Amino acid sequence: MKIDKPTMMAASVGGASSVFAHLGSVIAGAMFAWAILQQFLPQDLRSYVQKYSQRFFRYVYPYIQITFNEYGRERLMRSEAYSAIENYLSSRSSSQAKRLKADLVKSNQSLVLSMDDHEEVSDQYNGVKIWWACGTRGSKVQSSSFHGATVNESGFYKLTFHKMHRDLILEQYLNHVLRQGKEIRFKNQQRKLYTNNGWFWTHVVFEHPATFDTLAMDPIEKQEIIDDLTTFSNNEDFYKRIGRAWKRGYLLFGPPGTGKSTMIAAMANLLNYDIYDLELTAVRDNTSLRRLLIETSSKSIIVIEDIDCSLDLTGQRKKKKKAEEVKDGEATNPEKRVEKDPEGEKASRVTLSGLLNFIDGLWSSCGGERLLVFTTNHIKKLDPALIRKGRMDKHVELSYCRSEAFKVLAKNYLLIDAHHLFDDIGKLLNEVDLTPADVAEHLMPKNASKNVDVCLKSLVGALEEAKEAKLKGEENSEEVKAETKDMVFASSESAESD
Ligand SMILES: Nc1ncnc2c1ncn2[C@@H]1O[C@H](COP(=O)(O)OP(=O)(O)OP(=O)(O)O)[C@@H](O)[C@H]1O
Ligand SMILES: [Mg+2]
Repeated sequence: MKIDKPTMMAASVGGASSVFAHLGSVIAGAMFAWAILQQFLPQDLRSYVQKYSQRFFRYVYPYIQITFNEYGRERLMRSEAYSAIENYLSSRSSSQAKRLKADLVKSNQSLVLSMDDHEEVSDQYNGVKIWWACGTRGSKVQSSSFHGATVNESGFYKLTFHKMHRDLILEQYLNHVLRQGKEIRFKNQQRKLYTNNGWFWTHVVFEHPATFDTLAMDPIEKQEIIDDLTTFSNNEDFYKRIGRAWKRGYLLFGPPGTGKSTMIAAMANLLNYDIYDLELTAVRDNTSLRRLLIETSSKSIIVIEDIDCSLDLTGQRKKKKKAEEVKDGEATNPEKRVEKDPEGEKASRVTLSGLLNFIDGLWSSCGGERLLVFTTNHIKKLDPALIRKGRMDKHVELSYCRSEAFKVLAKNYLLIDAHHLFDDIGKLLNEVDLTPADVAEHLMPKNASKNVDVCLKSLVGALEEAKEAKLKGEENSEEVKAETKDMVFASSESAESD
């Protein structure tokens, strides 16, 4: 009989009485000795003895063991449970095990450690102690081929716990391990940025460095968004309970260069989500749109940038005539037709109703844990149905750079928290509208030298210029107003005299 090392750990079962613990260690010791003794028995006798001794120990041994194999019988795919356990144990392995295995993840950028064969680590769950051991079956078969050795090994993890905790382990702990393991694996994976080429997705590795720390905006509003996002991603049960699909819509609006796209990257980096950047004009019709939706994975952000330009979604309901001219087998309401692209045949026949269905139709609930983000420079151009709460739950305005946002940029770009020019810059920023993109441009290193004074003075100069232009503009418009007033007054006077 083969006895694994972890059975020796039975001596200190968490929550078990000391009598149990002592008994456990005695039995474990006896099993170990018995296993060695069996090696000296003849083969026939050994298997006979093994069978009955196993039955005997099963009655007296107070621990339960569960084995998780790396591969199933067909050895086709690596078991998901095995990978999840490997990830779950990685942090415990690096702190407890003496022999470790290392593997590269995230496109060879970071190292993940797992315990080596015959190592063992312990874990605690609700005050109960659990042991994990690791091993391999099979062997490396040496071959003379070009590929060297053929690996015929399969790993396994063995979980040991006291039988008095059976329900807790089987009903809660294992789910906890699998969920956490998948979460860790997800974090270790490289993020992907997808784009649609017609009706299918292609992707590249997503490596945008933006985070909420580097995003310049009002700190209170920023924190509110971070809280909203983390609450969303941690509340699967809440969405289930209230009967809502686990998704949330964000509408980011504001002038160009205020950080809408940057915020999407920060969202993806905060939540470790993939991004699906949907080019709506490349989608042929509503059916293709639905297909694209089905093919997105959970834990992702589906983005439609510049939604007001993607399709003519404004006033579609009024454009009856145009709508009737175009045939669309999909649209139930022809009044909701949208623009044809100039190439005629390749026209996008996605309708507003198709898009509304995409956002919150029955198909939109498949997969779960998805954010839908629209960006626009012109919120007023959008159909109210498209952005009503429930579809776009949170409307976030990204606006011009004010003093608080400037401090974030100064910290990121120049690594400074204070400077004697900060007050002047703060005042000027509150008087004129400069986008964070414009401000950031002045803070870029000049001539390869990162001179703080040079950068800030150049910003002050730009702000003063903008202020002057603004004042001039106001003066001009006052003059125009006065002239118009005079003209109106003169014409009313002449009308009276007539
Ligand atoms: N709020 C911000 N915080 C930090 N950097 C910003 C911010 N806004 C803009 N930037 C900088 O300006 C550049 C342009 O920003 P971004 O592309 O996010 O603007 P946008 O709002 O998406 O513009 P558009 O409406 O034209 O798409 C970015 O590279 C970023 O570095
Ligand atoms: Mg943008």
